[in-house]
Amino acid sequence: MNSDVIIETRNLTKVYRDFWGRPKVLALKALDLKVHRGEIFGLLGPNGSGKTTTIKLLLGLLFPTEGEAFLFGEPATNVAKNERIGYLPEESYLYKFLNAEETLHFYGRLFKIDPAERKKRVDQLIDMVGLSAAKHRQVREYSKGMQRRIGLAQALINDPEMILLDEPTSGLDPIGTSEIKDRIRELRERGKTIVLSGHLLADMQDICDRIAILHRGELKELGQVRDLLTVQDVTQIKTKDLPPAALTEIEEVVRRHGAELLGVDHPTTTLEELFLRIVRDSELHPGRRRVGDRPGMPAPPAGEDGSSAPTAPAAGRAS
Ligand SMILES: Nc1ncnc2c1ncn2[C@@H]1O[C@H](COP(=O)(O)OP(=O)(O)OP(=O)(O)O)[C@@H](O)[C@H]1O
Repeated sequence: MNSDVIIETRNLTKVYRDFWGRPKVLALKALDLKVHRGEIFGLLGPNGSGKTTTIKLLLGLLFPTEGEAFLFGEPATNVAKNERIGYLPEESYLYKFLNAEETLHFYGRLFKIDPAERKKRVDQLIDMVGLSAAKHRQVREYSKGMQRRIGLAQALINDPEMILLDEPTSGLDPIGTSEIKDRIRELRERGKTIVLSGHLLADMQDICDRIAILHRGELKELGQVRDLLTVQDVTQIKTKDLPPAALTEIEEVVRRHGAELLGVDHPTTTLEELFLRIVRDSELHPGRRRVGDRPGMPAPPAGEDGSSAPTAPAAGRAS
């Protein structure tokens, strides 16, 4: 097998059976998939489409009904290969009475990492997931977002080559989500292979290089995110400060060539970008921004904006 291929599944199929051994649910149907070294690969699909089943088959926690899966060229059923894998389950199973530091040392000991190296990794990981200030608090006191962060750190304690993350951003606010996405990109820069599962589409679109879409256990789409999202038969022309007369001429040219003009408008940012910009700006300059201020508008001089009137609409605010 090509050493660039980290995961390969062939005709991978899972049928869950009932107590009597009768087939109950066809959870995964003949999945053929390859994931390459250094890519961020997204497994997408609605609830019950087979994402977690696929991950469990890759980890060797379940046996396939038919077909096979290989990781690093070894059969998925060989659990020794799991030492090279980091896994963040959908629900993190954390010992509630340990603090962040103790949690990571516990998992580090399971991987038999020597004490000096373990201490170095624990300190680095706590810093990386932004839990330094809370590292001595028991995990039971953590918010959902903090639990997700310690779960990610735990998945990385063995410095894995491949990382499986089941819903890594669930329960995180947009700032936490954006930080976790940055961490995932950094892992890719370090040559790690990352498989994410989830249904938070905006996040998946943002970070995945390629995606697979599952529905009722069947692979329905597979490819580069950019290719899948490109609308091939629509052409966009972006300009800045275009005079109205030029626009009229462009419209004429488009019509002369027999093409249909679908629309002329201004681009919008995403809600995520807007949210992050507002929160970050508010942290840097408390009380400066007023509701309705538009991006790119100069900030009012200090003292005039008055945090006492936070909801005063700016002129021209869209209704
Ligand atoms: N242990 C089990 N026994 C029987 N059926 C199961 C079992 N685990 C999962 N299933 C069924 O298999 C199908 C796929 O489930 P799976 O958990 O893989 O989906 P998923 O895509 O991860 O869903 P979600 O987004 O809700 O986590 C579902 O119909 C589910 O009910």
